[in-house]
Amino acid sequence: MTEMKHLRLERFTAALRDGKPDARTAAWMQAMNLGFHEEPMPEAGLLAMTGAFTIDGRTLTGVYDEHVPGLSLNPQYPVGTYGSLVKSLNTGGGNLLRAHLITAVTVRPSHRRRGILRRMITEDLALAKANGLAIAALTASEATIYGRYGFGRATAINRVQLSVRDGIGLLAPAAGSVIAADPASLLELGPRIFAAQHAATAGSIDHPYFYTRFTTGEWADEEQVKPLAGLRAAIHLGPGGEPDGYVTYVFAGWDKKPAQLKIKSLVAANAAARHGLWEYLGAHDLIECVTGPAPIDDALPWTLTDARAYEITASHDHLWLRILDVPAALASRPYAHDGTLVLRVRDSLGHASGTFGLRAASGSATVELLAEESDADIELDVTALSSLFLGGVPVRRLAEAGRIAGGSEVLAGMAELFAVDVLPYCETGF
Ligand SMILES: CC(=O)SCCNC(=O)CCNC(=O)[C@H](O)C(C)(C)COP(=O)(O)OP(=O)(O)OC[C@H]1O[C@@H](n2cnc3c(N)ncnc32)[C@H](O)[C@@H]1OP(=O)(O)O
Repeated sequence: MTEMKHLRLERFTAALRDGKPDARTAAWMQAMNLGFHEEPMPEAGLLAMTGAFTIDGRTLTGVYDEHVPGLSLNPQYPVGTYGSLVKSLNTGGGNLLRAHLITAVTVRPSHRRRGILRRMITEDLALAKANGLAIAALTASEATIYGRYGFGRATAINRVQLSVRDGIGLLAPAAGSVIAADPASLLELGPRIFAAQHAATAGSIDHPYFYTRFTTGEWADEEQVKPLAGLRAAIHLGPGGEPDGYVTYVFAGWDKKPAQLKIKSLVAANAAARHGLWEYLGAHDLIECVTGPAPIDDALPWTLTDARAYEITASHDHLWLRILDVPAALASRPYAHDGTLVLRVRDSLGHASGTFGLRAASGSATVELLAEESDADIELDVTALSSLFLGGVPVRRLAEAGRIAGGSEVLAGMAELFAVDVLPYCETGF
């Protein structure tokens, strides 16, 4: 517990008392929902969410103001909320790194811009580093908040609309078949298929528990722990009949023009399963388009007979990363080329500061902290290194943006070292 001016910070885990969420847990959840402009949560929802938080091993941080006037909203509600949990990040080549996920960050409007977020996040990042986590991750509500704490944009995501008036034509017909399914049948199957996608996708973050219920339609989303009416599902079967992909989706309603299906979740262990599921969605009569999330580096438009049927309607940053331990993080990803590099990293919070020698050979790297006065090939801030980490942005782009300093030959060598085949993609929101 930490004392701020009239403010008390508590860090705890969700707990039950007499079969119900205890008062502190329930108040924290209601405050978080308020912060995200959601409706108050009924008791059943609070209970379900407490279970999910316990399964995930979430740490909850609440900031409390005991001096709020009597008329104020329930004084037991924290004025600041913050959650964290540990899940794996695929750093490429199937390598998994434990990542410190940050979520549920809210500060009550009456208390904003007094340093409550700063206090919660700087303490939390220091604890994560002390607990041996090499990287922190979040998805941001606004792009202007987290750079100051060392986070850099690491993956982006598109929202696409596929015109399907005449179905979808594929240049390379997808192997396998698709069956309509009850979303409830995905309770155990869904996580198994997701595990295969997670293992195969650089940039993927393992699903927090709520996805299990989100996939079956029992929970509309993370904050709305109530059933989602009208959810449909389909499962892709590979050539041998094994399930290797699923999609959940809703019909947007007859009032919505053009008539459309909205993908809630599309998870596939391989490209054939993914394309087969899109093809299935496009085979619904009376439907004019299908909308959903898609990777930036998507193979789907390259297999469409009509590539213009695929329209990107929005594109934005998704996963933000923050390296806490440079040697451990950089050694966790694969390297397609051999080479050496000495990097000087600046970090206003100190966690990643230093001069580091990286030696990549035969696909992996060893990284060591060097003496401070060692000559460095390049200099950059931890935000830039965190953006480069998965290969989501080319070295050259960040150099052009004035975010990396180094000679052109060294930068070209660094670009080779950090290059990736396919841009990283994270479909998990948290
Ligand atoms: C991972 C997630 O959960 S993302 C969700 C984030 N939450 C939301 O968007 C909910 C609505 N917003 C909020 O609740 C609050 O505005 C928060 C949590 C974003 C910020 O909380 P505050 O306690 O006001 O932030 P705090 O006072 O600690 O500000 C710290 C710094 O961030 C800056 N900052 C805070 N919020 C913003 C913002 N939305 N945009 C730009 N800068 C911001 C402050 O100006 C300050 O800058 P400085 O240190 O350079 O002076």
